[in-house]
Amino acid sequence: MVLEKQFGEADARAALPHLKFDDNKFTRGMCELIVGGPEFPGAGVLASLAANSLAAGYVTTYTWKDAARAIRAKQPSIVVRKPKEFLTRDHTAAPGKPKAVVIGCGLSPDDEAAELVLAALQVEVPLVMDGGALAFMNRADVKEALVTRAKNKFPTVLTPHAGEAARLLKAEAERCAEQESLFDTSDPSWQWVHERGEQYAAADPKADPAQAAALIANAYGAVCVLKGPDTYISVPGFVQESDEHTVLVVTEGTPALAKAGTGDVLAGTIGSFVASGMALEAACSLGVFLHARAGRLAGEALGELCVTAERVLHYIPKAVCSLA
Ligand SMILES: NC(=O)C1=CN([C@@H]2O[C@H](COP(=O)(O)OP(=O)(O)OC[C@H]3O[C@@H](n4cnc5c(N)ncnc54)[C@H](OP(=O)(O)O)[C@@H]3O)[C@@H](O)[C@H]2O)[C@@H](O)CC1
Ligand SMILES: Nc1ncnc2c1ncn2[C@@H]1O[C@H](COP(=O)(O)OP(=O)(O)O)[C@@H](O)[C@H]1O
Repeated sequence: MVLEKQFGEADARAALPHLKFDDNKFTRGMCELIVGGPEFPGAGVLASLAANSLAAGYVTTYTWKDAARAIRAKQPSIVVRKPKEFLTRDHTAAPGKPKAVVIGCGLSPDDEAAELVLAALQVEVPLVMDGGALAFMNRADVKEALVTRAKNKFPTVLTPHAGEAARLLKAEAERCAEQESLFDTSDPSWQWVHERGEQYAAADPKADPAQAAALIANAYGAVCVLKGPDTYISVPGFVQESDEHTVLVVTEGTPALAKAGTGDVLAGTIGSFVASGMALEAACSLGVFLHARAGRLAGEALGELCVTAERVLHYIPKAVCSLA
């Protein structure tokens, strides 16, 4: 049974990290982003600026020409490198110097992105997968890498909207159907895999988002942030109806957020908190809450029809101050 628990203002206030007197940019955490492909540079700019506006002390973006130029012009404090450099650099986190990688905002499903996604999955720091990175989830090598990360306790976050969530569930239902064919129908394993496959095939992210988030989290061994009018955050652990599993829900959102690019701002926001070393569920919930509050504040100030992703970004500091 999936239970829903509200993550509201008091929870966000309690989760908000505070700086230490002797913090430096490295102890605050490094957020590395692989975002902003040639087709969608804007998504990379939005995610990078959001990551640099919050907890992380050091933001490095691996990106292509157009996004690189825009990021350098808008926030020169962000270090910008070429995508290929991600493949050769060391991404290990030293003790007391937390790190996270965000991948996918504005990536197209091509071979170059696939190589970067597979490389990011090998990195032994928390990984946030959004947008274009979620398009690779039906690949066997990507699923295998996710399972290995989960086994080795390297945390992963997936941030699908309802359309992406439906594709993640379908991919898992198809995997179950493949596995099922390896067993005789009289084998108890067949029954177990068959029932799981049916559960994934029947799940509907719009009709029952809490259950969909719980199933995705379990299938991919990752925290699932299922975005929508309300946003649901589930850690892995829910396998069958007899399990009691709690999913957090943030209801602070506003339809003013239904605008291209706001999801990219959210990915950077979450990435910044994850990079600061916060526990994953708290980092995701706090990020979702502040992003929603920023959308709400922007709507109040500017009229909800006029909210853009850029304006959500602009209101993030005010959202943080609203918790003080
Ligand atoms: N300025 C930039 O650079 C921007 C760049 N961006 C970046 O571009 C990349 C591609 O993203 P995108 O926006 O082109 O399409 P994407 O979200 O993959 O949708 C594909 C299909 O999914 C569905 N679907 C979508 N939303 C849904 C929902 N809520 N609920 C249910 N279904 C939903 C819908 O399918 P349908 O329902 O029509 O079958 C839709 O056609 C990605 O990397 C992103 O980061 C964007 O962030 C925008 C700003
Ligand atoms: N009707 C709505 N009410 C509240 N929040 C919404 C609504 N529609 C979208 N959002 C929020 O806006 C963001 C959209 O993200 P996403 O669909 O990934 O857009 P994009 O890929 O264009 O950045 C998510 O955080 C989602 O929760």
